[in-house]
Amino acid sequence: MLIRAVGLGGVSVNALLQIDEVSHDFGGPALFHNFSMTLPMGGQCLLVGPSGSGKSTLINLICGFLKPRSGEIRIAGEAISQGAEAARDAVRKRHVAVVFQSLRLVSALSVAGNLQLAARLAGRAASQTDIALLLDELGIGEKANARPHQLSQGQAQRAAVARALIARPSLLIADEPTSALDDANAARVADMLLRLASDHGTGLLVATHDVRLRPFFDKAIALEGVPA
Ligand SMILES: Nc1ncnc2c1ncn2[C@@H]1O[C@H](COP(=O)(O)OP(=O)(O)OP(=O)(O)O)[C@@H](O)[C@H]1O
Repeated sequence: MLIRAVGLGGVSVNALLQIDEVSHDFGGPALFHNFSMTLPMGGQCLLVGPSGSGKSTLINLICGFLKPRSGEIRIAGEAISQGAEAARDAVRKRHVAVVFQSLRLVSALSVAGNLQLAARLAGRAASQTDIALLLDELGIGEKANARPHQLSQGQAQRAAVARALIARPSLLIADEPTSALDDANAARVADMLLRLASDHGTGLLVATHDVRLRPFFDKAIALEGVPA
């Protein structure tokens, strides 16, 4: 079926992420003022800016953890910037998975257990075979029964990416995935995220201060933050 790329009342029908004139502050100067961006289904974008420029705040807005002062954010056509917390949580669970810089793997569970829990929380069925295939795809198949503390940093990061992808999100967000890595490993992680997102038909938003990632992305948005 051909999906029309025609706007209905300002909503782009085939946009994965649509941010329209969002303004936000924390009681001081505006961090975002009429900020807009669009990411098409399967699109990939780098969100780059120095510390304090608002990357985490924008992630929190896109995930519906925060409500903007004004403006609208839609994911796959569903508003996540308005409504009750439960409704915003439901939109996030349907569409978004985040790989946090701190990874946030559950230490009491094995790698496979972390994936199983993530799938269940997102309301998706994931069989042992689904989990094994995904871990193999990320090169950590033999670590399925390991606990997070038994993994190297790189393996733990791949486990966190697998945990995000098992929920089959339409949008994968990675927060500072390369900040502590040398050039070769930063390039490897960027390649991995771009390839996996593309293979899984998942949109990708990488938020970072790491300007080394700029050449890997066709589309980048620079955040400058408020002057100190
Ligand atoms: N809950 C909050 N209350 C008040 N101010 C906040 C809050 N969260 C963030 N800020 C402020 O908003 C600005 C942007 O912070 P944010 O964490 O979004 O930046 P960032 O680009 O992600 O930074 P970093 O790369 O250091 O994580 C900062 O000045 C920060 O102090």
